[in-house]
Amino acid sequence: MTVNQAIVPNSEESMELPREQRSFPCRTIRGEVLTDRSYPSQVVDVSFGKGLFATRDCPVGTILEKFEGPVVEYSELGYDDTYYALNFLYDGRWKWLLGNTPAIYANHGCAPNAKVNSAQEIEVIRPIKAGEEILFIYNTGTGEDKWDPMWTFDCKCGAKKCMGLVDSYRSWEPEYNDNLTSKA
Ligand SMILES: C[S@@+](CC[C@H](N)C(=O)[O-])C[C@H]1O[C@@H](n2cnc3c(N)ncnc32)[C@H](O)[C@@H]1O
Repeated sequence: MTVNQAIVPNSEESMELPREQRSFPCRTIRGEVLTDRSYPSQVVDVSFGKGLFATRDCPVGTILEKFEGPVVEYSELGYDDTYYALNFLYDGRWKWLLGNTPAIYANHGCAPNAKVNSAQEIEVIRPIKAGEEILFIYNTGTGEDKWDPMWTFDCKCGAKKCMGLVDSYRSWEPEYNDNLTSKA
């Protein structure tokens, strides 16, 4: 998962390999996700796995969850890790956070109601009602950012102008702000 941020892997070549050919040890920590949280959100099953949902009405600026866990280099990621890892700038260098909190279950939406801020928190960007799914956009970035093919998926967010296949970084479009999803 990526968040408005570029990827600077240690080994660009490794990104071209199909996932089954990657030799990195898998360090995924799924299954050990912390549940003792005080954030106004909860994990709920959706049609494509799990998602994160608001437990109360939340005004703009509310912190809904936070990515926490070991911070590693790209070269230390197993293929399974990449699915859930968050890349972010850490002391001026690109690092990967192997989340062990419910934040990892937040799905992508083409009409996001949240973003990941510089503290790796999921923050509300438009008012959210209790029971609404929390969605942030995975793939805003510049043409210089490198998209890992392992992140590609067919979006099922239900937005009026859903981008469909999420397979590359795209620049932020103003329509994302008023492109409300059918989920509520
Ligand atoms: C970090 S996981 C999010 C949690 C995931 N739903 C789960 O159950 O583990 C990211 C993956 O979730 C799926 N996903 C996230 N947003 C999606 C969307 N809008 N439509 C379809 N699949 C989505 C994709 O497979 C994506 O690679």
